[in-house]
Amino acid sequence: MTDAAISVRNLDHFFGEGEARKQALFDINLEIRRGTLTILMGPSGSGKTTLLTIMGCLREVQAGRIRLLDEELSGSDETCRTGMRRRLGFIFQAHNLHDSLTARQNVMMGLQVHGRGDTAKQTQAADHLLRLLGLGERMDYRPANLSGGQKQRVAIARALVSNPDIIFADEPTAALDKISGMAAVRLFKDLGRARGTTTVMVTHDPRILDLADRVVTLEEGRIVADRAGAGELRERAEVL
Ligand SMILES: Nc1ncnc2c1ncn2[C@@H]1O[C@H](COP(=O)(O)OP(=O)(O)OP(=O)(O)O)[C@@H](O)[C@H]1O
Repeated sequence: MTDAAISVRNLDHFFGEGEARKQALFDINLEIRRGTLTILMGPSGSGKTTLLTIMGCLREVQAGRIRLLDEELSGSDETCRTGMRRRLGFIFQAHNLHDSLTARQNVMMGLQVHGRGDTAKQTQAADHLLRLLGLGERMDYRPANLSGGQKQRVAIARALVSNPDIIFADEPTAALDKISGMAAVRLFKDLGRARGTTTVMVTHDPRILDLADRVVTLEEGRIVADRAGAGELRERAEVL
């Protein structure tokens, strides 16, 4: 097992055909260590979501190579579809909760799709995470009766409940106020430490930079900056 959860080599990506063909990513090289929290930043249209979805097996690798958890993805859609996706968790801006299910049932879905545990264990795991995310009083509410921020936190709990090896999150705190946004990211970070979960997060939220181990900035499809975040710097200082 290597130390890298994600390794991206010479990745290019194109959208469209013929005259409309447009390059969205140019020669991306990136190595992300296990158990770390990496933030992707950059202006709108710089390629953050495209890169996140390719790394998350949601888009095909057209040119270049990606290794995820020591498995080669390039030219291997089958690897993505089967085993690999079960080891990944996703949180998107559009939280995609089931309207007919309560918050608790939505989170339990995150386990049921993997067929993990009996109902009692699933309920326990869902309740635990919902409480950690400040939704202890809302577990039996349906999405229609939750605020945007509360729905987003249910989606976060659903992604975390199956203990994924890697979490890909696209603006997971956009709908949250400062306190709950920071609490959610701290939870990602604590999980990373405790379980070795790797998190890659697209965000425009400057407050979160403080918690990141690493901040990668994209512009016009290229990595223009790649630096240690405040989290990593603090840890290094503690070791010294
Ligand atoms: N499905 C698509 N078809 C055609 N072009 C696309 C598609 N998705 C993205 N693009 C283009 O690829 C480029 C990168 O888009 P992407 O969504 O990855 O940027 P982003 O940095 O995530 O932006 P935002 O912060 O606005 O979400 C943009 O020029 C965008 O217009």
